[in-house]
Amino acid sequence: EEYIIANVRLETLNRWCTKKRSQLQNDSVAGEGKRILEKETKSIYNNSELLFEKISTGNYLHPLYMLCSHLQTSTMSTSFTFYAVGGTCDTIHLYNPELPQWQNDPPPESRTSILPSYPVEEGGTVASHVASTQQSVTIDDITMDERFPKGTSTLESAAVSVMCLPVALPNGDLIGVVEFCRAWHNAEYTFETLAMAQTTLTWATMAIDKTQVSSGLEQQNAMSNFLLQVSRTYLDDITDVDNIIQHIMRFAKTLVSADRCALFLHDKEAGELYSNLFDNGEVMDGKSVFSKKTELRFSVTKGIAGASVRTKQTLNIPDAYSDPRFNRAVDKATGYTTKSILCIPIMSNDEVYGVVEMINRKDGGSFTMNDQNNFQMFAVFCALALRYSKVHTRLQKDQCRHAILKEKYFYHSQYSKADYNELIKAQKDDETFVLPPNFDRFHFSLFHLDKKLMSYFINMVIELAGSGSHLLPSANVMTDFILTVRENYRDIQYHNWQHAMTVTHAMFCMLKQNLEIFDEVERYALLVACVCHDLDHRARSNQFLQKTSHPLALLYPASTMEYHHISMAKDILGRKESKVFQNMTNEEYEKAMYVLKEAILATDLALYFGNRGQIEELLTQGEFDFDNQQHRTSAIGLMMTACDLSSSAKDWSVTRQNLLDLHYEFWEEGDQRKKLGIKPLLPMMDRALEEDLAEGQVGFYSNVSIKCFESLARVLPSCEPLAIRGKENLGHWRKEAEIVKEKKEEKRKIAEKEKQREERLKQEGLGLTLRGGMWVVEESRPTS
Ligand SMILES: Nc1nc2c(ncn2[C@@H]2O[C@@H]3COP(=O)(O)O[C@H]3[C@H]2O)c(=O)[nH]1
Repeated sequence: EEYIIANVRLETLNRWCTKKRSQLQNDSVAGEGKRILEKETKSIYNNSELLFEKISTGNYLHPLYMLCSHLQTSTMSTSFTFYAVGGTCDTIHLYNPELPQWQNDPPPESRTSILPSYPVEEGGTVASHVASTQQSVTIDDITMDERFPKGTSTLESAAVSVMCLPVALPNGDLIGVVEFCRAWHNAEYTFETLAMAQTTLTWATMAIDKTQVSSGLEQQNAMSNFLLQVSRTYLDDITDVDNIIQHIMRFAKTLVSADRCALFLHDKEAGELYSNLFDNGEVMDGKSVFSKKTELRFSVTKGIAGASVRTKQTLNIPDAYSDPRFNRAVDKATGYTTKSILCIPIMSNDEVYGVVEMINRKDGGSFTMNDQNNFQMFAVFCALALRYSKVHTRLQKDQCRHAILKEKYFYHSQYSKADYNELIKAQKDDETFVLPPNFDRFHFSLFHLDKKLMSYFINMVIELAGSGSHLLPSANVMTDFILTVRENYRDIQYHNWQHAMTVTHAMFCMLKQNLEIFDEVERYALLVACVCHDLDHRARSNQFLQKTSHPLALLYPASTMEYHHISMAKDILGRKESKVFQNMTNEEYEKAMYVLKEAILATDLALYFGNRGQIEELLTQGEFDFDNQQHRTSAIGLMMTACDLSSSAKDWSVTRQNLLDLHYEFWEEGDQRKKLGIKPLLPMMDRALEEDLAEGQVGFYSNVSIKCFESLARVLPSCEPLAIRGKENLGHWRKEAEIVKEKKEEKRKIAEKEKQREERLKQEGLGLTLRGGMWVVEESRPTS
């Protein structure tokens, strides 16, 4: 005492006394606090069920708020403020579920003052500083503390001592900040008080975390089941996309505890967003009902939705009214007040279809990271559904367009009534209807028979199917069919109606002599296949169509024209007026269509080489068997190629004329290839090489036609005449080629002579003469 009185200054002693008194007071505050805490704990226990239920639905802010309210009492604070962390963690905002404004939607203007948000930063307000550093602070006198020039930023003007703590989950994620204040006449916060508050909050956040993990698992489970159900029920039948999206949105809404939701679609051309599904809060049978408010349209430059479309980013907005991007017009139009927004762009292939917005988390807080992650998964499903719907709508429209075009097409390719009557009459008039003599010989020429060929077709069918066959349709149907087929051949030089009938005739000859091998259905189907095999040919090769990316080639990348012929044939056979297979049983029909398809496809010469190779191998090994379906189909393929090439086995004049017609088409394609720069320009397509035509034919006959005929004769010996006649014509081509060669040689010699003569004249012009095989100076002329 003596020492103190002698050595310590009065001011120091006064300071010590103040400190001592303050400590004593604090101790009693802490003791009182403990007693209150016990009471408060009981009250927490009583509310625990409700609190855990809230936590498990993701709403942990409310229980935390209540806990802080208890802590306010136990820490002898005059007030407290709770801040929730914004979804993107760069803002904190006031959270107070007890304010009357929180229960009833306040007018938008007043909301900013109720729910201000602050950027998370150091050196700003105390709370934003704590959010930024995640360290708690105690401040003896906030009015004097230079570290926090913006103070507490709450409405508590009497605050002097402040204790501010971060509220974080065990993984370190900050979820809130709490600020306790004591008025000027109270003592400062001690370390013990801070420790008690901190420990309580730590235990609380641990409990929240654990509860959330287990409820998260349940949620995941529910979500997986839901997604499975959506995929099963809806994606299988994608006709009602609105229903799928509504279903998805309803689930997502519950998942993130949103009060409302909306889907805005992106009108790329107009640069606008329009509401597709809008949630007015209407509920029917316990389910949210969404309406289509397409009149709600705004520019993509506006609103959180617009920002999300432009940036292709998810936006989690804790307080819409304090975000300058927020478009207040929608609230004005609907009378609803938006607080928090979770907005996700719906994208596929980097294209933004629109955005889904979840509006107002039901607890009044902002959407959490967990909500965001869950919601994002739904965005993928929405995108899938929208994409499917787009494709589906386009497909449906295209199908309608196709049906209309087909109808239009058949209307315009309608044959004349006179032709129809004439053909019907011909069928009754036996004389003109009868097949001419030698008709069943391969070399029979169909040149210049045109309309008569239709009668012949019907006659061939009757003859091969048998006149009383149950397969045959009425005369009307048969007449309509063959007239429609003829109308669907273009007026081109080679691949025309005449060619189709030449091929059909060759098939008739083959079948007539092999009635025991092919049954009624096959015979009928093969004649139909032949007459349809080049329907709507455009005088261009498959290669040309493929190289010019013709739509047909995009539709059928391989065997382009053949698939088109098949499709045309199916269209004609599908019309009720020309259903010539209508009397078949299902089994017979299936078989006829199979034969038809395989037969037409086999006329692609590119497939012939492989097919012939296979048959030759089977024949050589003695394994070829007509009872084997695969061998049978191959044989039919070979028959089709032989029929297609059968004009090489006609009388020479007919064969030659046919070939000129074919080359007329080849040269036209060659001209176009030259114009478009399509390579290679095949020699047979080059008009300039017309002279080499016969030589080309020698090659084609030797390597293709005759080999085909010979192989076929091994399978069906009655087809031998094709090979014989083909060889005869090969002889003619050889002769022509020989003549051309001789002419060429003659021409070459003449040209050589001409060249020499020109040379001579040139030298003579210089005053030189050829003497004894040497050029010498002509004596009579001056040498200069
Ligand atoms: N060079 C040549 N090609 C032929 C001859 N006969 C048919 N072709 C080709 O063989 C193809 C068979 O299928 P296409 O009728 O579509 O087109 C035919 C022609 O390209 C012929 O005598 N000479």
